[in-house]
Amino acid sequence: MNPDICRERENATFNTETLTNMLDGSAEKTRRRREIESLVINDPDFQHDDPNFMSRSERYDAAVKKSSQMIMKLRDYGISDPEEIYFYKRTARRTFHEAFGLHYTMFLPTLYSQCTPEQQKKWLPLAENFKALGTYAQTELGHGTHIRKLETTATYDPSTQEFVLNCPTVSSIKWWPGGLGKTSNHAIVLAQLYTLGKCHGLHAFIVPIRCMKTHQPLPGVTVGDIGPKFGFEEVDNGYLKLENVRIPRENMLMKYAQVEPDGSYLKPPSDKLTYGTMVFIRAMIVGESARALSKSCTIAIRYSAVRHQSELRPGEPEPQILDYQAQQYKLFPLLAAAYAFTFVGQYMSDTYHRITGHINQGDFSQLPELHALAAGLKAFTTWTANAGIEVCRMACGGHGYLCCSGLPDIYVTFTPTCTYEGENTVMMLQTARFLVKCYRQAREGQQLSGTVSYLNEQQRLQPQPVSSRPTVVNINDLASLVEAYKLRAAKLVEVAAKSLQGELQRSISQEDAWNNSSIELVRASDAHCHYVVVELFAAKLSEISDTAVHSVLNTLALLYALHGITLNSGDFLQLSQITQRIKALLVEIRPNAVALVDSFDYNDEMLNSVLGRYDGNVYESMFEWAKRSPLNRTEVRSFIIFNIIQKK
Ligand SMILES: CCCCCCCCCCCCCC(=O)SCCNC(=O)CCNC(=O)[C@H](O)C(C)(C)COP(=O)(O)OP(=O)(O)OC[C@H]1O[C@@H](n2cnc3c(N)ncnc32)[C@H](O)[C@@H]1OP(=O)(O)O
Ligand SMILES: Cc1cc2nc3c(=O)[nH]c(=O)nc-3n(C[C@H](O)[C@H](O)[C@H](O)COP(=O)(O)OP(=O)(O)OC[C@H]3O[C@@H](n4cnc5c(N)ncnc54)[C@H](O)[C@@H]3O)c2cc1C
Repeated sequence: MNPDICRERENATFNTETLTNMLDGSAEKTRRRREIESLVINDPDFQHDDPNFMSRSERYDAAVKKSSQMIMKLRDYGISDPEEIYFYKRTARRTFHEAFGLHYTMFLPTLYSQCTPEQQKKWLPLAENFKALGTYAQTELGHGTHIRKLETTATYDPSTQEFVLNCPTVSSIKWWPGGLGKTSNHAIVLAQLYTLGKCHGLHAFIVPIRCMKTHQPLPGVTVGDIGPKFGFEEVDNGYLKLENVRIPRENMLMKYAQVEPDGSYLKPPSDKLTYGTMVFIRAMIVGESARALSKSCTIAIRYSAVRHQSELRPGEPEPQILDYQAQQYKLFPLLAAAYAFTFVGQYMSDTYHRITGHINQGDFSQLPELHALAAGLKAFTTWTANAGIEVCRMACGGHGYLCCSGLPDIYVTFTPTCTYEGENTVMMLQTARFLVKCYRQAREGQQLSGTVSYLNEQQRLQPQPVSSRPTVVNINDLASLVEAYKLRAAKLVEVAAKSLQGELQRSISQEDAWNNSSIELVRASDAHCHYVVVELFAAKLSEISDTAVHSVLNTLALLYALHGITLNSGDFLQLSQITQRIKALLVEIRPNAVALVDSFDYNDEMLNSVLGRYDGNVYESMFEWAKRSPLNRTEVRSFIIFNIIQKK
């Protein structure tokens, strides 16, 4: 074990196992998680070479093989709890997505949430036994964001009681769905529904695309892989062109809207229920932001504890780079954000399941807030985590740029979360739409609830414009900082609403007023999400009984809140005092930095990083890894080429 990293662990002021148990929910949950992870770690079938040594086709083949092995093994172990399946898979997947990913994350959830009981009886056994292997085909070449303008059509033919599906233009070709290129034999296709000559907008249909026996594309189906991407090499994101493909009427997902045999249309209680799967994934992505950022911090902080470089005081040995204030200022606010997002991810998942429970009982009243919260927190946390992974990579110097550091793979796998499942700017504007509506309701004296109730508070406190009030904070008191974030959010929502109002008074259209206020609208959503994150971090602390753990997390929460103020100093005051306080907090966190990342409890296999190894023996393992590179399997390859050129 590297002596530096040993010393770091000896210096910690709290028990990492206590914090790990808290993150898992209990000591028993930690035990069970580790037990499941060890099933993968000790399984020779999963001890394979680094995908970075493979071609794209080899990576895809290996991913399909792994997906298949996981299915069989989970069955053999009798593991069926979704959370336990997730622990098993994320250990086997390491940093990468799996070939069957869309089947699990979108195809199955859509069947669960949008099929009638009769349809579930038919499709769930097929899908749960992987006979029907599916994807979620919504995005087209011409449209990803503006889904009301998607062009694929599903036209009802009452004479045969079938829908006829068509992609009428090049721009209507389905493009991007994961698992579409080679893997899936079915797709949930989002198409404009036409019946009795009328268009009823976007609805979901189960479309067979490949023969379940031969896996060949079915008649009228053109399907394939869209080619190499920035990452996601294991996933066959594909294209799909449908030409007069007929499916039975019963293949329209009819839990909310129906088409009768005669073609008459029965509309849903809300036309946004078709969008439900997207809300689910957005809510789950918040937890993925926490995991990607916490893995990156684990790698960068452990490496910074064993890397010695430069000279801090003349004549003294080279210090650990973790002792540089500049290195701490890069990494510790991200460590704080990783903990903050872990708690927000838990809150988002709980809130999603609570509200969808009400929706399943027919109460749709909280759907707008769920949509706004999932959209905003997905954008807020992925933008922060995305930038943070890059900071962690660069904080590791040249070795961070090596694939064996794990950081490039974490980055290229994580970064599309800022785009898919709702492009982040568009998501922030969706949240702003909800905030402006709530602001107006508060002005009219309506009582708000949930995460926007502060808009009432700010109205009651002082009727004069919120934006005129100074933000004075006690920079050592988290509750005071939460209030500052709340006031800032209220201010920026008011600024955005007033910008809209101003634009409208210039007698331009609602749409132009909206577009001309987009900067303020996005900033208002960002401030709202930032307040929600700080508020949830503070709320979590009140649940922690262990004083040592409470103390170290309180320090992180103060750092997160104060660092956020420096990033948005225009909205707050007292900058110089805050900088000094931040420096003091960095010093406070320093002895616990490694223990704090150890508490995330990532085993080396899942971390997949020679820099972030638990034992800190970086250089030895880097050299071993490099020697395994395919290019090193032969000595004279390039020399032969060089000689040929020389002889010409
Ligand atoms: C375990 C999980 C792991 C996680 C990792 C998985 C990796 C997976 C791998 C990768 C997988 C990637 C897979 C993929 O990428 S799948 C494809 C993902 N695509 C998208 O997300 C498309 C994004 N675009 C949209 O959602 C819509 O076009 C938007 C929303 C932009 C506008 O839409 P539209 O033009 O229709 O609406 P409007 O703006 O006129 O507003 C009208 C009203 O509608 C309300 N509204 C709007 N939307 C919703 C909603 N959803 N629920 C409830 N309500 C909603 C809205 O609040 C407003 O209400 P009001 O103000 O009028 O009251
Ligand atoms: C790795 C990956 C996996 C994917 N998997 C799937 C899948 O499985 N199934 C599926 O259906 N799709 C999938 N997608 C597609 C993804 O959902 C879309 O790319 C995403 O919805 C963004 O749409 P777009 O690509 O059309 O971008 P656009 O919407 O064209 O965005 C381009 C720019 O336009 C801006 N913009 C657009 N509209 C507005 C507006 N109203 N106001 C302000 N600015 C705006 C955006 O902010 C952005 O800066 C995947 C994408 C990726 C990268």
